[in-house]
Amino acid sequence: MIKINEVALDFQTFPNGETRVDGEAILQAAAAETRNRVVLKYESDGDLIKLMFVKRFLDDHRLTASLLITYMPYSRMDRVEGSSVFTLKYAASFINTLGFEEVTVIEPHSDVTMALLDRSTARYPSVELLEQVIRETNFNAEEDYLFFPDAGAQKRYAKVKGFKQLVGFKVRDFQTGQIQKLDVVGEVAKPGFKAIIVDDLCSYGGTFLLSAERLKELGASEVFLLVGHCEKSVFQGKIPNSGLVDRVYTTDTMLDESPIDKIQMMKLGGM
Ligand SMILES: O=P(O)(O)OC[C@H]1O[C@@H](O)[C@H](O)[C@@H]1O
Repeated sequence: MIKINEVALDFQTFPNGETRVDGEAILQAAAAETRNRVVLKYESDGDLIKLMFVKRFLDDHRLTASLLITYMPYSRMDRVEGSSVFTLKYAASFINTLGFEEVTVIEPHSDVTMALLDRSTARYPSVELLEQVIRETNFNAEEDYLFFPDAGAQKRYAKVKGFKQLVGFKVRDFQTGQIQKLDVVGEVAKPGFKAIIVDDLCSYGGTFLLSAERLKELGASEVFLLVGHCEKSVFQGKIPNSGLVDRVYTTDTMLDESPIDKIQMMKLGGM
């Protein structure tokens, strides 16, 4: 989905699959503001082509724009791994060619995204929302733990201070996506603690179910999940009906709504 100044653009598709772009709708949405804010809420690769059409059209009308990327597509393909191509590099280079005045990325998977995107800054809802989640779960920083499922997550949230922490050591087969093992590194003082798993993205939720299982084996009484992004596939996974994860806190960077109470979708401002 592409938005300009909060207005979601509607695109039609020609019978052969090409996109019909409505220039008047773009100019109408753009006219309301002096500084245009384009939002890319990635749903499929077609959104990248639509983004290009919109930006080039704005350029032709001498209208400038900033870009907010709610989830950076290909951000997990941030290196060459076996035969899997470093596609983030190409996706970022495509966005750079569009020449937005500034680019804001929500919860990038790694620093590689920010290194590749020109004029970019990141925003981390997992960190912004942590205080609220702590209040809602009656989390006690003296006794309870934050859990980062892997070294990438621990690095991403290194600036979160003042909490007892546990870290997972996860081995995943990059080709199949299967998690081969997840061990918890660190000791707990006593059982009966709460744990908040903090990470960037939940897909089918395998990482978090396994994390919750390990944490409950270590004596966790309740396990909560706070993730910046949640793919729609979470509703097809086991999290909704599993007792291992007690509640999920996430945002609308990928979801439009949550049909189940257990997955609490919080709306991010400025989108
Ligand atoms: O286990 P699922 O939900 O499929 O995938 C989510 C995990 O995979 C990683 O890329 C994310 O950072 C997160 O740790």
